[in-house]
Amino acid sequence: MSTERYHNQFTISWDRLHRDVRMLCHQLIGRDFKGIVAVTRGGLIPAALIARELDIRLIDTVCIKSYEHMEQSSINVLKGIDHDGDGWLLVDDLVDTGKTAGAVREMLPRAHFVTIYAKPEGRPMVDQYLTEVAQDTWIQFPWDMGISFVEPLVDQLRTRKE
Ligand SMILES: O=P(O)(O)OC[C@H]1O[C@H](OP(=O)(O)OP(=O)(O)O)[C@H](O)[C@@H]1O
Ligand SMILES: Nc1nc2[nH]cnc2c(=O)[nH]1
Ligand SMILES: [Mg+2]
Repeated sequence: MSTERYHNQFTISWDRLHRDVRMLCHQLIGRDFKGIVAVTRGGLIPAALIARELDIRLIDTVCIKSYEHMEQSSINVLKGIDHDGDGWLLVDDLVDTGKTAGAVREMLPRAHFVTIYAKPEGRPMVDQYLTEVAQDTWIQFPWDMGISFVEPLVDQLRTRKE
Protein backbone atom coordinates (compact mmCIF):
# COMPACT_ATOMS: atom_id res chain seq x y z
CA MET A 1 0.00 0.00 0.00
CA SER A 2 1.60 3.27 -1.02
CA THR A 3 -0.22 6.05 0.87
CA GLU A 4 -0.68 6.78 4.57
CA ARG A 5 -4.47 6.75 4.27
CA TYR A 6 -4.83 3.10 3.37
CA HIS A 7 -3.75 0.24 5.66
CA ASN A 8 -5.90 -2.58 4.33
CA GLN A 9 -7.01 -3.89 1.00
CA PHE A 10 -10.40 -5.30 -0.01
CA THR A 11 -10.08 -7.29 -3.22
CA ILE A 12 -13.23 -7.57 -5.33
CA SER A 13 -13.45 -10.37 -7.90
CA TRP A 14 -15.59 -10.09 -11.04
CA ASP A 15 -18.01 -12.62 -9.49
CA ARG A 16 -18.32 -10.63 -6.30
CA LEU A 17 -18.82 -7.36 -8.17
CA HIS A 18 -21.51 -8.91 -10.35
CA ARG A 19 -23.32 -10.37 -7.33
CA ASP A 20 -23.11 -7.07 -5.41
CA VAL A 21 -24.45 -5.05 -8.35
CA ARG A 22 -27.34 -7.49 -8.73
CA MET A 23 -28.12 -7.19 -5.02
CA LEU A 24 -28.27 -3.41 -5.36
CA CYS A 25 -30.56 -3.85 -8.39
CA HIS A 26 -33.00 -5.82 -6.22
CA GLN A 27 -33.35 -2.67 -4.11
CA LEU A 28 -33.92 -0.49 -7.18
CA ILE A 29 -36.44 -2.65 -9.00
CA GLY A 30 -39.84 -1.04 -9.53
CA ARG A 31 -38.46 2.49 -9.76
CA ASP A 32 -38.92 4.13 -13.13
CA PHE A 33 -35.72 5.87 -14.24
CA LYS A 34 -35.42 8.00 -17.40
CA GLY A 35 -31.90 6.68 -17.81
CA ILE A 36 -28.53 6.21 -16.15
CA VAL A 37 -25.71 8.70 -15.77
CA ALA A 38 -22.43 6.86 -15.16
CA VAL A 39 -19.50 8.60 -13.46
CA THR A 40 -16.45 7.64 -15.51
CA ARG A 41 -14.54 5.58 -15.42
CA GLY A 42 -15.36 3.45 -12.39
CA GLY A 43 -19.11 3.90 -12.70
CA LEU A 44 -19.21 2.56 -16.27
CA ILE A 45 -19.08 -1.14 -15.43
CA PRO A 46 -21.71 -1.11 -12.65
CA ALA A 47 -23.83 1.15 -14.90
CA ALA A 48 -23.74 -1.41 -17.72
CA LEU A 49 -24.72 -4.23 -15.35
CA ILE A 50 -27.51 -2.19 -13.76
CA ALA A 51 -28.80 -1.17 -17.21
CA ARG A 52 -29.06 -4.84 -18.13
CA GLU A 53 -30.93 -5.80 -14.95
CA LEU A 54 -33.35 -2.87 -15.01
CA ASP A 55 -33.74 -2.82 -18.82
CA ILE A 56 -32.50 0.73 -19.21
CA ARG A 57 -31.18 1.68 -22.66
CA LEU A 58 -30.45 5.39 -22.24
CA ILE A 59 -27.00 5.89 -20.70
CA ASP A 60 -25.04 9.13 -20.39
CA THR A 61 -21.79 10.01 -18.62
CA VAL A 62 -20.17 12.65 -16.51
CA CYS A 63 -16.42 12.42 -16.99
CA ILE A 64 -14.24 13.20 -13.99
CA LYS A 65 -10.58 12.73 -13.15
CA SER A 66 -9.25 13.13 -9.62
CA TYR A 67 -7.13 10.15 -8.54
CA GLU A 68 -3.75 9.11 -9.90
CA HIS A 69 -3.64 5.61 -8.39
CA MET A 70 -4.10 6.23 -4.61
CA GLU A 71 -3.34 9.99 -4.64
CA GLN A 72 -6.23 12.42 -5.02
CA SER A 73 -5.75 15.81 -6.67
CA SER A 74 -8.35 18.46 -7.45
CA ILE A 75 -11.51 17.38 -9.28
CA ASN A 76 -11.22 17.85 -13.01
CA VAL A 77 -14.57 17.73 -14.85
CA LEU A 78 -13.88 16.70 -18.46
CA LYS A 79 -17.55 16.43 -19.46
CA GLY A 80 -20.63 17.68 -17.62
CA ILE A 81 -24.32 17.28 -18.40
CA ASP A 82 -27.17 19.62 -19.42
CA HIS A 83 -29.91 18.63 -16.94
CA ASP A 84 -30.35 18.47 -13.16
CA GLY A 85 -30.77 14.68 -12.96
CA ASP A 86 -34.49 14.67 -12.22
CA GLY A 87 -35.70 11.08 -12.79
CA TRP A 88 -32.20 9.80 -13.58
CA LEU A 89 -30.14 7.15 -11.80
CA LEU A 90 -26.58 8.33 -11.10
CA VAL A 91 -24.05 5.50 -10.72
CA ASP A 92 -20.48 5.32 -9.45
CA ASP A 93 -18.50 2.30 -8.25
CA LEU A 94 -17.66 3.76 -4.83
CA VAL A 95 -17.62 6.82 -2.65
CA ASP A 96 -14.49 7.38 -0.52
CA THR A 97 -13.82 10.96 0.70
CA GLY A 98 -17.00 12.09 -1.05
CA LYS A 99 -15.21 14.76 -3.12
CA THR A 100 -16.12 13.21 -6.47
CA ALA A 101 -19.68 12.64 -5.29
CA GLY A 102 -19.89 16.28 -4.11
CA ALA A 103 -18.88 17.56 -7.55
CA VAL A 104 -21.30 15.21 -9.30
CA ARG A 105 -24.14 16.10 -6.91
CA GLU A 106 -23.68 19.76 -7.73
CA MET A 107 -24.14 18.94 -11.41
CA LEU A 108 -27.09 16.56 -10.90
CA PRO A 109 -28.78 17.59 -7.61
CA ARG A 110 -32.04 15.76 -8.42
CA ALA A 111 -30.62 12.43 -9.53
CA HIS A 112 -30.91 9.26 -7.41
CA PHE A 113 -27.25 8.61 -6.61
CA VAL A 114 -26.09 5.03 -5.96
CA THR A 115 -22.70 3.40 -5.46
CA ILE A 116 -21.87 -0.24 -4.89
CA TYR A 117 -19.38 0.46 -2.09
CA ALA A 118 -19.27 3.37 0.37
CA LYS A 119 -16.75 4.50 2.99
CA PRO A 120 -17.98 6.44 6.05
CA GLU A 121 -16.68 9.91 5.01
CA GLY A 122 -18.44 9.85 1.67
CA ARG A 123 -21.50 7.81 2.63
CA PRO A 124 -23.77 10.84 3.35
CA MET A 125 -23.26 12.01 -0.24
CA VAL A 126 -25.12 9.08 -1.82
CA ASP A 127 -28.80 8.09 -1.65
CA GLN A 128 -28.12 4.35 -1.64
CA TYR A 129 -25.19 1.92 -1.57
CA LEU A 130 -24.80 -1.80 -1.06
CA THR A 131 -21.74 -2.43 1.13
CA GLU A 132 -19.86 -0.29 3.60
CA VAL A 133 -16.06 -0.52 3.59
CA ALA A 134 -13.72 0.92 6.27
CA GLN A 135 -12.19 4.34 5.55
CA ASP A 136 -8.61 3.02 5.73
CA THR A 137 -9.27 0.26 3.19
CA TRP A 138 -8.34 0.45 -0.48
CA ILE A 139 -10.88 -1.32 -2.68
CA GLN A 140 -9.09 -3.24 -5.41
CA PHE A 141 -11.37 -3.66 -8.44
CA PRO A 142 -11.11 -6.58 -10.87
CA TRP A 143 -10.43 -4.30 -13.86
CA ASP A 144 -7.23 -3.11 -12.11
CA MET A 145 -5.95 -6.64 -11.55
CA GLY A 146 -4.80 -9.64 -13.57
CA ILE A 147 -4.31 -13.33 -12.98
CA SER A 148 -0.66 -14.19 -12.43
CA PHE A 149 1.53 -17.04 -11.21
CA VAL A 150 2.13 -17.27 -7.43
CA GLU A 151 5.26 -19.01 -6.23
CA PRO A 152 4.66 -21.98 -3.88
CA LEU A 153 5.00 -20.97 -0.24
CA VAL A 154 8.12 -23.11 0.38
CA ASP A 155 9.92 -21.38 -2.49
CA GLN A 156 8.88 -17.93 -1.27
CA LEU A 157 10.28 -18.73 2.19
CA ARG A 158 13.49 -20.18 0.73
CA THR A 159 14.04 -17.02 -1.38
CA ARG A 160 13.46 -14.82 1.68
CA LYS A 161 16.09 -16.76 3.70
CA GLU A 162 18.73 -16.50 0.95
O1 LIG B 1 -14.95 9.81 -2.88
P1 LIG B 1 -13.67 10.13 -3.56
O2 LIG B 1 -12.51 10.21 -2.59
O3 LIG B 1 -13.74 11.35 -4.43
O4 LIG B 1 -13.28 8.90 -4.50
C1 LIG B 1 -14.22 8.18 -5.24
C2 LIG B 1 -13.89 8.22 -6.71
O5 LIG B 1 -12.57 7.68 -6.92
C3 LIG B 1 -12.61 6.73 -7.97
O6 LIG B 1 -12.51 7.36 -9.24
P2 LIG B 1 -11.11 7.85 -9.83
O7 LIG B 1 -10.98 9.34 -9.64
O8 LIG B 1 -10.00 6.99 -9.26
O9 LIG B 1 -11.20 7.63 -11.37
P3 LIG B 1 -11.71 6.38 -12.23
O10 LIG B 1 -13.17 6.24 -11.92
O11 LIG B 1 -11.45 6.84 -13.61
O12 LIG B 1 -10.91 5.17 -11.83
C4 LIG B 1 -13.98 6.12 -7.86
O13 LIG B 1 -14.36 5.54 -9.12
C5 LIG B 1 -14.84 7.30 -7.48
O14 LIG B 1 -15.32 7.96 -8.63
N1 LIG C 1 -9.95 1.46 -6.85
C1 LIG C 1 -10.19 2.40 -5.92
N2 LIG C 1 -10.30 3.68 -6.29
C2 LIG C 1 -10.54 4.58 -5.30
N3 LIG C 1 -10.69 5.91 -5.38
C3 LIG C 1 -10.92 6.37 -4.13
N4 LIG C 1 -10.91 5.37 -3.24
C4 LIG C 1 -10.69 4.23 -3.95
C5 LIG C 1 -10.58 2.85 -3.59
O1 LIG C 1 -10.70 2.44 -2.43
N5 LIG C 1 -10.33 1.99 -4.62
MG1 LIG D 1 -14.33 7.23 -10.48
